[in-house]
Order: sequence, then structure tokens, then C-alpha cells
Amino acid sequence: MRVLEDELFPSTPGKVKVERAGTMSRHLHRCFASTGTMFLWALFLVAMTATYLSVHSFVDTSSRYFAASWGGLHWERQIRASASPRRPPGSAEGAGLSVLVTGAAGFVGTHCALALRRRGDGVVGIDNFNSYYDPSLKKARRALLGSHGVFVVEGDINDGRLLAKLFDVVPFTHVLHLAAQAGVRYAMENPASYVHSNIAGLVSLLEACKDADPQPAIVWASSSSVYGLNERVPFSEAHRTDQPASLYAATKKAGEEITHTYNHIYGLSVTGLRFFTVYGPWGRPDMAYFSFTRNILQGKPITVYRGRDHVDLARDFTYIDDIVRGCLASLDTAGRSTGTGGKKRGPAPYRIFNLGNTSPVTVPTLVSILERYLRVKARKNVVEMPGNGDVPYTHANISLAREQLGYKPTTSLEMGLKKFVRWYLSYYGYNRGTHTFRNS
Ligand SMILES: O=C(O)[C@H]1O[C@H](OP(=O)(O)OP(=O)(O)OC[C@H]2O[C@@H](n3ccc(=O)[nH]c3=O)[C@H](O)[C@@H]2O)[C@H](O)[C@@H](O)[C@@H]1O
Repeated sequence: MRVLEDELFPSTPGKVKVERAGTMSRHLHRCFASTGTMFLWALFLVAMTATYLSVHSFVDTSSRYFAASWGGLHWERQIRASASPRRPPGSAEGAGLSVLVTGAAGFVGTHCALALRRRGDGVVGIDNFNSYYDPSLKKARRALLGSHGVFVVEGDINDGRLLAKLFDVVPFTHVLHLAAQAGVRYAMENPASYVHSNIAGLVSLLEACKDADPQPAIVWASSSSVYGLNERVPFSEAHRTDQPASLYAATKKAGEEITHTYNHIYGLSVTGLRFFTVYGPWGRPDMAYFSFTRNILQGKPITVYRGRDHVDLARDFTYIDDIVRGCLASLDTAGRSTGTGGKKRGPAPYRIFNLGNTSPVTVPTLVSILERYLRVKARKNVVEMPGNGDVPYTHANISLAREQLGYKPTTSLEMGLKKFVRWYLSYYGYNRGTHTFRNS
């Protein structure tokens, strides 16, 4: 019987007791025994479920963590080290800034981050490495920054969690906001990218800045294109800017209004810089001087736009080193943001400056300078300027920047293009001997 019972019911402590009692109690005990078994099974299942859920959530969290490519103790240590100013105590320039540079792997961003680092400021970069132009150039710029101790986070300014984390880890004194969708004519091809970066991204960044404690002062890149259809020259900050000629210009103009709002409501210190066609080594491949150089060297034709009545287009081309000096002077004179905990405590500076060269040069002259340095004749297609957002000329009045920032551009287009061509040939591995590039 015991044997049979043992075979019919699995062995449990309760069951052993049941065999020694009467039938009724045996039955009852069997019931209890099976309830106990069920209880144990239920307990087992609960334990299994709990284990599954915790393992699942761990895997989920860690996969999100790895996918996000930011976060963790090591990452935070790198951020802190990069953000620490390294000026000698008591140095003439003061304590040293701690600057978050957005668009740090971009053209202007890389140059500014390096210049800040060189003078001993702390710098952390952020860049989304998008493919608007060759991302390998952006990666090469990041490597250059890395070799100078500047850490660049791969991330988007639309990622509020990442921005909040950065401000959590470092009390940045300044933000140099250069991340943007650039390019005047590309706005007709991909309008949404301008809204994403120049409007939504800007608001996301400003939200993080107004929440940060301490609030940083913000210096950011607006554009000469905000002058749009304005015909008064040279362009002054007092001129009207409500007639943009491209969506790009419209988003930059909107940025000036949006930053004004954050200055007004939250006490953020804001400086907007209207850059005039910045060029130089490590530049942007989408810009005319860069793509012309590439095509001329490859024997491909270039398209030169011409204005109405056969008038040449002209730009106030500004060399990168002059722009960098303007950016650093803007950071140094920015004045503090006044808010804390998202509340304004008093008025904060709101400034806008032109950063140009004050000497416009026509596009055909730009081409002839390149031809001279490259010693290759360009194959030119001259066409009427299409209605794609371009304006016929730009010319900066820089009195305000000179007065308040000590801004004084010193590089002519001749000198600047010479430096650009030298960089271009060495970066893309052109052999000077065979490529007839001359040093003078
Ligand atoms: O100053 C600015 O605010 C702007 O300067 C440049 O815009 P843009 O002046 O149009 O610079 P490029 O694209 O290098 O064009 C320079 C000149 O070359 C002309 N161009 C451009 C391309 C081309 O194939 N052919 C040509 O003749 C353009 O019409 C323009 O007159 C930048 O691309 C913008 O991001 C920046 O905001």
C-alpha cells in the first residue's frame, strides 16, 4: 500500500504523516498535501517569474545603456576630466571656463574647442556625427580634439536626458552652441532637418540650460543670412532681418527670437553671432571654396552662379581664426545668467554681433585665387543664380563687435585660401611635387 501510495503521489513530508492516520484523515491530509505541493509550485513559479523579470529588466537596461553610448562611471570620469580648466592658479586670464561645445566635430566647433583647450579652459564636446557631409572628416576632427584632451560625446542635442546628465555631471559655466543644420541651398532638399536641428534642437538645449544649476551663459551661431533681402550695406545689427530668403535663414532668425524668449523669461545670458561665410582648414566640404577646390583638382567642372544683369555674386568671406577670436571674446564678455531652478532672478545680457571680414570678394575672384594656388585652370559653368535661397552679396559692419569684443579680423581671402589649400593638399594626400602646388 505504502509502495502504491508512494507511486501514486510524489513523496512529501505531509504525505508520510497521512499514511499513519485513518482513512478520513488520510484523505484530508492528502488534500493538504496536494495544497502544500501546489503552494510550493506556486512559490517556485513566483520565484521564477521574479527572476525572469529582473534578468529581463537588467538586460533591457544594459542594452539601452550600451546602445546609448553614453553614461556610466568611466564616461562620467572622462567628462569631468575634459571639463576641468587647466589654467595655472592666479593666471592673468582668471580661473578658466568650463565650456560645453555643441557641434564640436564641426568646422567652427573643432577650431573653437581647440583654442579654448590651448588657453587652459575645460571643454566637453557633443556632436551627432550626421552624414550631411562626409562623417569621416568629422571623425578626423574628433581624433584631433582627442589628442588635445577634448572629449566629444556622440549624441544629439534633441536628447534631453543626455543634456540633463551632462549638466548633472559638470557645472558648465558656458555653452558654445554651434550644432546646426548648415547650408543655404540644401534647405529646399531637406527642410525637416533644419527644423529638427535649428529649432527643436535649439529649444531642447535651452531647456537644459535654463534647468541647469548654475545656469551657463550661452554663445551661439546665428548667420549673416538673416539679413535676407536687406539691401542696405554694410549689414548692421540695427538693420531689418524679417525678410529671410531661405528656410535656413528663417530658422536662424527664429533662433534669435527663441533665445530672446529664454533670456527674457529665465534670465539666460545669450550672445548670438552672425557669421559671414566662414572658411579655412578643416572646413565644410559643402561650401563653395571647398567643393571648387575638390572639383578643380579632379578636373571636374564647377558651377559659378551669377546675379541679375550679369552682376557677380559676392561674399564677405571670413577666415576661421578671426571667427574663433570673436567666439572666445564673446565667451569672455558674456556676463552671467541670473536664473536658478528655472526661475529668473534678474535681467541678463542679450547680445547680437556680426562677425565678418568687412571686405566682400566676388565668387569669380575666389575661383581665380584658387586657380593660382592650385595651378590648375577651373572648368567653369557660369549660370544665372537659381531662386534657391541665395542672396547676391553680404557685407558686414563690425563696429559693434569691434567696440564690445575687441574683434578685429586680420586675414584677407588671399592669405586664408593659401592656408586652406595647403591644408587640403596635405589632408587629402596630394603630392606637392607632382601636383605643382607652390608654397608662395
Ligand atoms: O554666411 C552665412 O551665414 C552662411 O555662409 C555660407 O553660405 P554661403 O554664403 O551661401 O556660402 P557658400 O555655399 O560657400 O557659397 C558662397 C558663394 O558661392 C556661390 N556658389 C556656391 C556653390 C556653387 O556651386 N556655386 C556658386 O557660385 C554662392 O551662390 C555664394 O554666392 C554657409 O554655407 C552657411 O552655412 C552660412 O550660414
